[in-house]
Amino acid sequence: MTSSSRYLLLGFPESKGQAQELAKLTGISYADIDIHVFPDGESKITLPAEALKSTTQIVIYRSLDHPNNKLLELIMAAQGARQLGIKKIILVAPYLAYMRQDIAFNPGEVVSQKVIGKLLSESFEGVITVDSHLHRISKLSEAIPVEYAINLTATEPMGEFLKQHVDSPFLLGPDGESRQWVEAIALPNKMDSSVATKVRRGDKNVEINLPDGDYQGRNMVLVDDVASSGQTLIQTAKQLQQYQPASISVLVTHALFMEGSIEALKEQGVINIWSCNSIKHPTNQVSLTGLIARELKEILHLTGENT
Ligand SMILES: O=P(O)(O)OC[C@H]1O[C@@H](O)[C@H](O)[C@@H]1O
Repeated sequence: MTSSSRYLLLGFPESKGQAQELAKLTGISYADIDIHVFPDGESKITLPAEALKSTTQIVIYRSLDHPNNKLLELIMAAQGARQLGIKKIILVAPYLAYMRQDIAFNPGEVVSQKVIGKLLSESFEGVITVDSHLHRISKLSEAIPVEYAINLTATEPMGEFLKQHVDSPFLLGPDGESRQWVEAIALPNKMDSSVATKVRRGDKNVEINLPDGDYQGRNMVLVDDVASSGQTLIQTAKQLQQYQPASISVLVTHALFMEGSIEALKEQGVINIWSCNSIKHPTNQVSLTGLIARELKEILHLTGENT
């Protein structure tokens, strides 16, 4: 028996391709989780019962965009696996939801990061994610108290992608939080970079102030962890246009891109919109699967087969 055959990797229907690719790269066997949604909106989850008989340790792959539905189904799958005798469950969630509300900004606001972190820690021994929005805390384990709480960063594959696709890029982060990602790409690759400041006044109301810079004639790339309403990037591109750059592109880890945001970015002169494949989206260009596979193999102590 090889070390990886002791594990089974389970994927949900919407991300079967990515989960299968991860299984291939790690040498872990793959099996499907099926979902049937009843007319009243409840979900029936069916686990691969036969395949689960041969293991006590599993990996479940699911990104948590559309979090309310996906989280509940995920917890049901994990708890169902426990009932079938599974002892160790690692969650691979390249995009992890509910990490942004880490304090109560106003009295009575629920700190969702803590609630969801506790919920996940009750179902999983480990969580692997990418560029999680950790603002006032430095480690994922502070939000999700599990044995393995791993927050990878997409900056290395993003840097490689930019080197191949943009001539002498100038990276621009839209706010202070983005500095970590901008600098992690710019410094090792010797790219110019700068970081703007942002004031958020509402879900879709942000004000961006660009630092003075020599942006004219440059290939500007706006870099951020996530595009949700897209307003942060839209307003940044709008400010940037005044400097007459040669081009404006966008590169984010997580492509939520709510309705209308892609069109609005194009209206502000953005010519390329690129993202990593943490959330399936037409803008996906940078694969995170190799990065995640390396980490998964390390924490599961897998040897090198199929890699
Ligand atoms: O402006 P939208 O796209 O709605 O939200 C995404 C932004 O909000 C922040 O939390 C993220 O880091 C990103 O800068």
